Amino acid sequence: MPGGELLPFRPLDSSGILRSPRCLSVLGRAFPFKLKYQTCSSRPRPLLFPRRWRRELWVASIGGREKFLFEDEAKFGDRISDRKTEKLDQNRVRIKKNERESSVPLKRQRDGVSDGFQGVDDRRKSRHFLSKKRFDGEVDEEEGKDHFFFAKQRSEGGRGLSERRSALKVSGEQEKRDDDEVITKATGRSSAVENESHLSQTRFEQCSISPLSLKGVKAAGYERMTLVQEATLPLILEGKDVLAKAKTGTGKTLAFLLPAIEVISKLPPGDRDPKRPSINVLVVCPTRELASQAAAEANKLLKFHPSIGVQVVIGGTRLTLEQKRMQANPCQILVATPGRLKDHIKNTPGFATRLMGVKVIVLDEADQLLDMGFRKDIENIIAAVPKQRQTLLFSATVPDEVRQICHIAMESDYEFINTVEEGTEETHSQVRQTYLVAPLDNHFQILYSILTKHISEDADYKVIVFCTTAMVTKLVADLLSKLHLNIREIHSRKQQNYRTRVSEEFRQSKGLILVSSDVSARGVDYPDVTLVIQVGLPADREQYIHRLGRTGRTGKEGTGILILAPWEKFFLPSINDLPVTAAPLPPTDPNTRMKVERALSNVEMKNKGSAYQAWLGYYNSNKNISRDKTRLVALANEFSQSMGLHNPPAIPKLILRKMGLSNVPGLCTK
Ligand SMILES: Nc1ncnc2c1ncn2[C@@H]1O[C@H](COP(=O)(O)OP(=O)(O)OP(=O)(O)O)[C@@H](O)[C@H]1O
Repeated sequence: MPGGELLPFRPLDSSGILRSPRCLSVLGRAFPFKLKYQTCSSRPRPLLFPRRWRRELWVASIGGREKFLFEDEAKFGDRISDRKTEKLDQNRVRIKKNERESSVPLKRQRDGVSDGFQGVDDRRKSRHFLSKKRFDGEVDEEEGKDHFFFAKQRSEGGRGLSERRSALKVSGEQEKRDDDEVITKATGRSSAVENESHLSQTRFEQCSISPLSLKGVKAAGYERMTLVQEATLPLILEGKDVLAKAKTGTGKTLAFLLPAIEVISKLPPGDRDPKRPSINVLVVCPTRELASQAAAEANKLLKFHPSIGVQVVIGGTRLTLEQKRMQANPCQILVATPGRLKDHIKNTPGFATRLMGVKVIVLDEADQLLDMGFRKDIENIIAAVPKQRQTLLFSATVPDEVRQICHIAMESDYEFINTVEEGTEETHSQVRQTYLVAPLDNHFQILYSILTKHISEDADYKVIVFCTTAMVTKLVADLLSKLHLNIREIHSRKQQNYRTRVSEEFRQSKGLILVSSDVSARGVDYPDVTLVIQVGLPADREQYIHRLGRTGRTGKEGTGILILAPWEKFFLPSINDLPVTAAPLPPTDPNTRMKVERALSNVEMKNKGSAYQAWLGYYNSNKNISRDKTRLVALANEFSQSMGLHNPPAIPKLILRKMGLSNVPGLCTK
C-alpha cells in the first residue's frame, strides 16, 4: 500500500455523524457518488455515515506527520457500489416489512435508515462463526519448499519463433497439424504467430483425472497441459498447499479449477447433500471481472459433471438476487470477490454453515489479495472456513513480501511452484516492450499518434490503454472518442452492468480500444490483444507486468508501450531486468497537435477538474513524488496545462488539507 499507515478519516466524529454543513458540501463535491448513495444531496444537515463506511475513508500518514486523503480507487469504487446495492436490498426488505407491519408508527418508518444500520451492527456482533484467531504478520521461519519447475520443453520455449517453426517441421508435419488444430479449437485462431513455450508435452489424458473432467477439458479444446498445470496438478491432487507463480496468460485458472473439481468429485457421498450442499471450493478473486471469468471457466470444465454447481458472488449486483440464486441452484464451487463474500457471511442465513464444508480455498492473484488493501478481508474469510483445508495461491508475480506472509493462509510445509526460471524474465519473450519519455504536455498527442499508427497497421487491432486513476481514464476515453477512435471505457466508477457489458464486448471484438483503469490490470483474459499502452506511472513493477500481460497470452505475439514523463523515469530501474527498450518519440505533426488540442477543448470542464484532482491524489500517494509538495503541485499544473487549461482547476480546501497540500503554492482552492 503506497502512502504508509492507515488512519481513520478525520471529519467524521466517533459516532459517524458529520455535523458541519461546510464539511458536508465539501465532501459532497469530493464524493458526489457517496452522498448520492446516501440519498443525501449537499443539503446542510447532519449526515450519518455507518461505521462500516467510516472504515472505507482513509487518511494515510507519511513518516507519522503529513496526512492526506488516500483513495484506492478501484477497491473504493467497488465498495461504494457494493454498499449501494446492499442498501437498495435493505430498503426493499424494509419496505416489504413496513407493508406487512402497517401498524408501525410512521416516525419509526422514516427513521428506518439508522435502524437499518443498527440491524447490520447487531448482525455483525453475532458473528459467532468467526474465530478469534488473529494474524500478527510475523514471518514464519519455516518456509515451504521451492520448486523452480523447468519442464524439459523449456529450453525449446526459449528459442525464436522461426527456429521453433523449423523444429516443428523436423518433428513432422502431422504433429504440427495436430498442434494447429488444438490451438485453433481452443482459441478460434490460427497458430501462425504463436509461441508454445507455455505448453508442456503432457496431455491431459496422461494425468490422473476423472473421465468426466477429462471430457470437459477436451470439450473446452485443451489437449496439452501448460507448464503450470503440469507442475501443480499432482501436488494439489496429493492434498498439498501450493503457492504457484507462472507468467500471465498461461492457464493458471484451469490449474486450480481442475484439481479442485477432482477434490469435489472424490468426496464421499455422505459429504454431499444434494438439497443444501456445502460449499467445497471457494475461489477468491480481487475483481468482479476476474471472478466472473473464473466462474465461466469452471462452468466449461463442469460440462459433464451435472451434480457439481458453480456460482459467482460479486459486488455491484443485488445481494438478495444472489441469495435467491444460491438457494435455487445450490453450488459446491463458489467464486467471489472479498467484499461481497464478507457480506454473505454476515447477512445470508445458513451461508456460514455452508462455508464450513470448504475443502479447498483458492486465492487468485494471491499477492494482490494478501497486500494491505485486501489483507483484513482475507483474514476474515480464512477465519470463516475450516482449518482443515487445502489452500492454493496463484499469481504471475510473487514478491518476497508475499512469500513471507503466505503462512496467513497456508500450512508451513506448502509447496512453492515457480515456472519462471530464475534469471529469466517474468514477461513473455514474444511481447515487444518499449518505453517513451516525453514531457506531459505531449502525452495526449503521442498517445493519439501511437493509436492511429497501430490502427493503420493492423485492421484487427485490439488495444488496452491503461491510465493511472478512474477519473483520468474517463478523461482519456472522452478525449479519444472526440478524436473519433472506436473507444470503450471501463473503471470502478462505472455501474457493474455497464462494466460487464463492455468487458464482454471487448472480449468478442476486434477493431476496438479499451481505455481502462487498473480494474482490467490483472487476470482478465481478453483474447488477441495486440497492444497495451500504459500512460503514466504504474503503481509498481508487479502492476506493470500484469497490465502488460493482457497481451501476448497463450503464446501469441503482442506489444507493450509505457509512456512516462521525464520525472517518472525513476520507475525504469524497477523493470530493468525486463526486455524493455527505449523507443523514439513519434514525429511531431502540427496538424495532429491541433486536432488533439481541439478535441481537448471539447472535453467537459467537470471531467478535467475531476481528472486533475484524481491525478494529484494518485501522485501524492507515491513516495518518490510526494516528498516535495511544491514540485508535486507544479507537476500537477503541467498535467492541467496538458488538458488545455491555463489555470489549474480549484480543489476544496478540506481535500487539500487531507492531502497535506494546504497552502502549497500553485494550487487554486474553493
Ligand atoms: N492447457 C491449455 N491449453 C490451451 N489453452 C489453455 C490451456 N489452459 C488454459 N488455456 C487458455 O489460456 C488462456 C489464459 O488462461 P488464464 O486466464 O487462466 O491465464 P492466467 O495464467 O491465469 O493469466 P493471468 O496471469 O493474466 O491471470 C485462457 O484463454 C485459457 O482458455
